[in-house]
Amino acid sequence: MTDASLVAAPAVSEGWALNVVDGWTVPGFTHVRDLGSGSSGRVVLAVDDLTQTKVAIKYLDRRLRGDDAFLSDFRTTAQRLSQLEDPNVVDFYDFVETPEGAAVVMERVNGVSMRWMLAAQGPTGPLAALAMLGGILAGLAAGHDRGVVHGAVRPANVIVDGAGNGRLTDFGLAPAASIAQSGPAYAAPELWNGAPASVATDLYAATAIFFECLTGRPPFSARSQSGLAKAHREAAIPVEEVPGPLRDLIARGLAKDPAERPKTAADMLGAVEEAAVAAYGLSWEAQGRSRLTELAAQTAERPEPKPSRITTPRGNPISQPVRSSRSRLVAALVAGVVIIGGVLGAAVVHASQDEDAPRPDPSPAGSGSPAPASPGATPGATLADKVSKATAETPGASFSYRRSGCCGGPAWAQGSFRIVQGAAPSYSMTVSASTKALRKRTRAVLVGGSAYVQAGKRWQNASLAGGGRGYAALAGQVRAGSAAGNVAALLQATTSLQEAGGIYRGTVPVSALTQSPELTQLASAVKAKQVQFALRLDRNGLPVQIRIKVGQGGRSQLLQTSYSNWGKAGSINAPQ
Ligand SMILES: Nc1ncnc2c1ncn2[C@@H]1O[C@H](COP(=O)(O)OP(=O)(O)OP(=O)(O)O)[C@@H](O)[C@H]1O
Repeated sequence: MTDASLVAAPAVSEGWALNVVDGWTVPGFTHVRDLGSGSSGRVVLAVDDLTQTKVAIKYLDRRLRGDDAFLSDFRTTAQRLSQLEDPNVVDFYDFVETPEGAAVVMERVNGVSMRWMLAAQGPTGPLAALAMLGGILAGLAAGHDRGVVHGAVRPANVIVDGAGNGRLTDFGLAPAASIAQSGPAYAAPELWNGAPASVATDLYAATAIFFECLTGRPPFSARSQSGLAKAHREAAIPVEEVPGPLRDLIARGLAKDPAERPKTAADMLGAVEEAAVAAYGLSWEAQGRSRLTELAAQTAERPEPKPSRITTPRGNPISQPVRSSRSRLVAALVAGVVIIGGVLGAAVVHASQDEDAPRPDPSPAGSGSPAPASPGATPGATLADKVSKATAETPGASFSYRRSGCCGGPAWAQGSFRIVQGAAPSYSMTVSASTKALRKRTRAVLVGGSAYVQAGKRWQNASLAGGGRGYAALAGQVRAGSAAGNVAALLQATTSLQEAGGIYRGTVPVSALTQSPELTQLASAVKAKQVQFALRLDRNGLPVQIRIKVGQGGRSQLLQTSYSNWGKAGSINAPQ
């Protein structure tokens, strides 16, 4: 995510018009303003009440919510996306499903969509087009590696941030039945023949966007959907419209036969790099990104085009998710009502942004309900027991971890761990941090008090006594921050616990955190007196996701861990 503020907030009255989304909002977040809507739902800028982090929440429309096949696929996709960490993919935080609604909570990217940029600026020039394609391919490669096909690669789903980085959003959000229709200008021939989305259709769509960046319009056009389908299937690829050195990339990416396209996004990225260096020299990417940065800044000053029309490349409408006059009237009425709500909401945001303001004690009268507790026990005791029992009976899990905030900067890790009764869990992970010395992703294995860190083809052994140094210390911190034992410890010690929409939120005084020395240590480093957490458990009591906030304001750290594949972790031994 970039710090560069590209897009200014609109007037408050506009912003609050979305405070009601089909009557349901994701619990634990305060809406700030509407970001827009598209074919899969509407997107709202919101603030996480616990961490004060800005997020984008996409409320899925009724069509998707009512599509059982889509929902079942997307649950698996969501699990995989929550483990995916890549600079070219918008971070996926959570998929929230309740009987009232479904929503995706994701990183809020301050930027402009490629659709907006192309509408406002026209062709980007070859260097920016190459940088854009490189970013899309890198993001696709990360998703494909995790077994997730995007399925809706189109300019509206690429957000360019203030650093000129193209970020893919809406991975896996296209229902299988309408993939070709929802992005017709970018849909590969086989999609029109009813084939499912695949790596090859994603690469075709990425190439079609590349073509549009170079020429100002997608490769094929027609007056009707069937005409467009025919063009994708049969029309000659208009390679002569792009600069000579880039023609081969276009020809291969838009090949009618998927078998003739590059096999993987990584292969295609290699071909892009080769063509770009040969044509424009080694600095092509830096130059391309700097041009994208300029274009994004200029675009942000122009009005965003209306999202509702899906058109053929030369501007002929072929399908349009029409808003009826009745729905417009309802929207106007809703807007009228929520502007009043907005004043109250604004007060909530204001209070929650005041870091020193005491946080209201969650009470049963609030929107959530208190978690069950036995008399005399802490509010989370019953759940803590359930989590302890579930994790003790399960050998381990895969995990993805991110630390952000003050004091040491961001760090990332993913891998698997095995629970060892009565001892620290053993971990195998890929780990990196934002500091110069630890930026490179490295493999680390933790067994007992030792860390093994891969250096080239060899493993180096380091003791964790006293915290260790370098990657070994970082891996030790990851183990401490992501330990499943922390989940039960936090629940056990919580003084207030509320559940809403399947998410438990609690506050724990640091003095009560005796079972979690790592968190106590972290809290004392940032001089925190309490720790806050938000937790999602599966129905067996196994953690799915936890966010732990230690400290307040500028001196706070946020530890986020997602867990999956409980019970599948193999043994983790010290490398030879
Ligand atoms: N994570 C995000 N951060 C910031 N803005 C976002 C984010 N996700 C979406 N948006 C913005 O919200 C608006 C609506 O997005 P949405 O994805 O619903 O529609 P779309 O991408 O225009 O169309 P479609 O859903 O048909 O692809 C767009 O302006 C988009 O750029």
